[in-house]
Amino acid sequence: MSPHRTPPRAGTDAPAIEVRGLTKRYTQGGDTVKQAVDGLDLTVERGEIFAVLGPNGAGKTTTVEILEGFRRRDGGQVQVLGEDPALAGRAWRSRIGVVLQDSRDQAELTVRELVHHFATFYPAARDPDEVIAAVGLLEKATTRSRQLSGGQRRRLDVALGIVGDPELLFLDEPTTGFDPQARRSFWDLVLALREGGTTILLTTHYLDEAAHLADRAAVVRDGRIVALGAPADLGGPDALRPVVQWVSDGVTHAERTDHPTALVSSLAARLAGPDGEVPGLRVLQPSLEDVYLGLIGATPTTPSLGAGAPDLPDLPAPTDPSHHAADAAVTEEASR
Ligand SMILES: Nc1ncnc2c1ncn2[C@@H]1O[C@H](COP(=O)(O)OP(=O)(O)OP(=O)(O)O)[C@@H](O)[C@H]1O
Repeated sequence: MSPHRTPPRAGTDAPAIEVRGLTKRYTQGGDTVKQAVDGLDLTVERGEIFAVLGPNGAGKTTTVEILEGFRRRDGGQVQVLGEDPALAGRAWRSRIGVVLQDSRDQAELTVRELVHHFATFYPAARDPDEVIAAVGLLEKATTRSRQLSGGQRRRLDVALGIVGDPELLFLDEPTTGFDPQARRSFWDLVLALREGGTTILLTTHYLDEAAHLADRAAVVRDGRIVALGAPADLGGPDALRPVVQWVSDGVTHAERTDHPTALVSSLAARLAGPDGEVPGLRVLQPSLEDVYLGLIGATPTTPSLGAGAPDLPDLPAPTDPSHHAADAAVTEEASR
């Protein structure tokens, strides 16, 4: 896709999204059944791709739906493109694009009919046929939406999300169910949108997706951000350093080091048995996936490290759950 909008100059614009102390709880019969968002702070700069990572039920979709204006919050401040989504009107809505997790409406309309129809909702829409080409659906332009494959349907969702030429695009788990080739070309599309000046907030379960696309990523767990930064920096500067693990006197030891060869040599000199081996010796290279799994509490922060790994520094603790500014609890469904 050719560049469409002049990318904003860094530092000259207010952030696209600013969230402070966001809270949201789901209630039933007056009782809180789930504190879905629990004091979340977030800033997304204009022109960046920002990824929100986290396990099922972490609060990603709830947060994004609040930012999109589809769901009410209980507490906190939210500004999206300079307005509060809970109060913003049609003009604001025409400046954002939304690709929801799942959409199956208008099944009888063709791709071309749908994209042209959606274009009429916006004051300065893109050329619908250019958009269809950009998402790789030219050959399916006359196919009814219900006859598309899952990946093609997702591309149509993206076409509908971008035809209004949004300043800010929300992509909720956009590549779930894609084959590897479809994912790659979708990534190219997202990067092209960013080149054209669109700010993009995406939620994803895929760390490789965040690593490939995102300028910055936040890991959400239990409704709070537990790590924030460039994808490669998540977990702090030490997280990706190699770990040497060994067993001595029946106790497992582990040490992060920038010089694993030197450490292994010194262990060999001190601890090697008659067979020349250091008991339990392993040199582990944590992957981004390991770091992420550690942050969401799914596995130890270093691969294959069990309870006997006392020497490793902890990863950042979850942020202080100090924000509970909820006023009135509501039970609701997203009002789309
Ligand atoms: N309408 C609702 N009523 C009650 N609880 C809800 C409702 N919607 C979501 N929840 C709960 O709130 C929590 C956060 O859900 P949310 O959908 O925001 O998580 P998520 O991070 O997007 O998860 P996933 O990755 O599975 O999409 C979950 O425990 C979920 O069960």
